[in-house]
Amino acid sequence: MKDAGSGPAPLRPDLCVIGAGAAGLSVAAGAAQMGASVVLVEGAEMGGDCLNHGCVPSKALLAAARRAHAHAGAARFGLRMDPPRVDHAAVLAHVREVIAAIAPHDSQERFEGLGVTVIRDWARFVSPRAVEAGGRRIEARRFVIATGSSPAVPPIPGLDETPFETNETIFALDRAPERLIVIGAGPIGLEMAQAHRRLGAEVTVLEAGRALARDDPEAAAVVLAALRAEGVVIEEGVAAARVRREGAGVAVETSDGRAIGGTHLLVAAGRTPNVGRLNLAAAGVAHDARGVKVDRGLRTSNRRVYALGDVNGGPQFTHEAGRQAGLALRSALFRLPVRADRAAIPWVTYTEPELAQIGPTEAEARAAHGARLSVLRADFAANDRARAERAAEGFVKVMAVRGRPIGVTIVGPHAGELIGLWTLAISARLKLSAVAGLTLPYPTLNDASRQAAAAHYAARLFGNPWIGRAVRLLARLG
Ligand SMILES: Cc1cc2nc3c(=O)[nH]c(=O)nc-3n(C[C@H](O)[C@H](O)[C@H](O)COP(=O)(O)OP(=O)(O)OC[C@H]3O[C@@H](n4cnc5c(N)ncnc54)[C@H](O)[C@@H]3O)c2cc1C
Ligand SMILES: NC(=O)c1ccc[n+]([C@@H]2O[C@H](COP(=O)([O-])OP(=O)(O)OC[C@H]3O[C@@H](n4cnc5c(N)ncnc54)[C@H](O)[C@@H]3O)[C@@H](O)[C@H]2O)c1
Repeated sequence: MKDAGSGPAPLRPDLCVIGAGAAGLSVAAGAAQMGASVVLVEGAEMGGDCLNHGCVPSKALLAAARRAHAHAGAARFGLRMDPPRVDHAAVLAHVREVIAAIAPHDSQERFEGLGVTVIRDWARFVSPRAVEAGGRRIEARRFVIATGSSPAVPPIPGLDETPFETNETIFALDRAPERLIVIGAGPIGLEMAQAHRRLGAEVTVLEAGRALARDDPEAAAVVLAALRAEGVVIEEGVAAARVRREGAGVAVETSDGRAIGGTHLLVAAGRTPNVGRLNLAAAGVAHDARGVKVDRGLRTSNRRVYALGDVNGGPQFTHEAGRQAGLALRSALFRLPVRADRAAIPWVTYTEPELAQIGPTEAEARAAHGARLSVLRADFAANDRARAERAAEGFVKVMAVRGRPIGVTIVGPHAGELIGLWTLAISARLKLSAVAGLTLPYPTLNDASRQAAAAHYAARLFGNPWIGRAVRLLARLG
């Protein structure tokens, strides 16, 4: 019996998941389907960043932008097309429709249907073993922190008094940006720069360091050249030093002493982990500016508490959040040992051309393997499908050690799809011969991957004097 005046009895599930984004939803669904009792706590929208302010709206906007751009290269195909008239409100309606079509999969109704108790509130720890949310105390056997990340707002003087956009607002603007200034040339900055340029905006991107700094510089240069050819101004080594409101718009003073005016400012300067509301001190969960600290098994300094996805400061991708969720389930439900740092994770920047990477870049692989590394490559300029599509910029570059691929960079048409073959090859530890020996349909873009792998054997076969002698001898035996 409850004491008069006390709150409802504590919930005592097997698992309490905090955050209903990519990581939290995957853990909650998996645990519930395997028979565990689960409480899922979400303070904002179900689906998290990816569905509401990230992957889904950005890819939907890029898809609209690609169509808007179709006229630009049409003459090369013998077509005359007029530039499109962009209906900003209708483009945003398209983005909202795509979100709405995917949303049921992440919805409260679906999770309740799976048997999950969903609480819509911000969760905070009140002890190492308890969380409070929605007026309930939750004393779970295990907790999963999957609270994601938010746009980092750099300490640029004037920014706090100047209106600016982030990924949380850019997909819902009242009016189309006419002159957009983007701070940061990471994946968010460049995807948004190309989308808005193609939809009619003048776009300037300011990047304090190098654009797409995590990627192979040669591949990044192909993307930058394409964006610049479309009229996106990208300034590397130039920081936004100060910003101010100017009329109805903004002005940015650059580190090299210029002033750039725009109607809108997008801050895409990295991410910061969502830990502020969690009261982590009460749980004994250690964190720093990168996020909640975890060991190889994704456990925090409190052994009952896991931290997954963007909040733990690892690679910030939806598929990585999903992968970590699978590992945490194995550990939390089946007590199996897991090592989160074992896999090679692919990533893609969805500009056109796309840039895809798995495993180490050439520079990273050289540093790790020195003379044992072979770098193999095939250019899309020699790929007949890419030529037919008039999309022949870019290349496949394969980093291999002892006949096995360890890393691959692809920049070019549909690079994000093409990296799938190499994801299999690397995760299954296949030899290059497995890819080189494929008979692929002609003409397909994937043949560039086969050619890159075949380059490993071409040098041995065609440059080998013993093979030449053997062939001549056999020919004489006739
Ligand atoms: C513009 C943009 C484009 C992107 N594009 C891609 C892409 O194409 N491909 C890709 O792989 N990745 C992409 N990403 C990254 C991807 O969105 C993230 O890596 C992914 O969403 C991380 O999932 P998560 O579960 O860790 O966090 P989130 O999806 O952010 O979910 C965290 C949830 O926790 C909730 N929460 C936070 N604190 C609390 C609390 N105290 N109590 C209760 N709930 C709380 C939040 O409201 C949120 O719903 C993109 C990101 C952005 C910003
Ligand atoms: N396609 C995808 O998978 C995809 C797309 C978008 C985002 N994401 C994820 O989200 C993460 C965050 O993306 P992001 O693009 O915001 O971050 P990022 O860290 O990749 O890039 C931010 C850039 O902003 C620059 N910057 C910071 N302050 C500046 C200043 N004052 N002036 C000029 N430049 C400045 C930094 O030098 C950096 O290059 C990515 O790392 C990625 O994991 C993934």
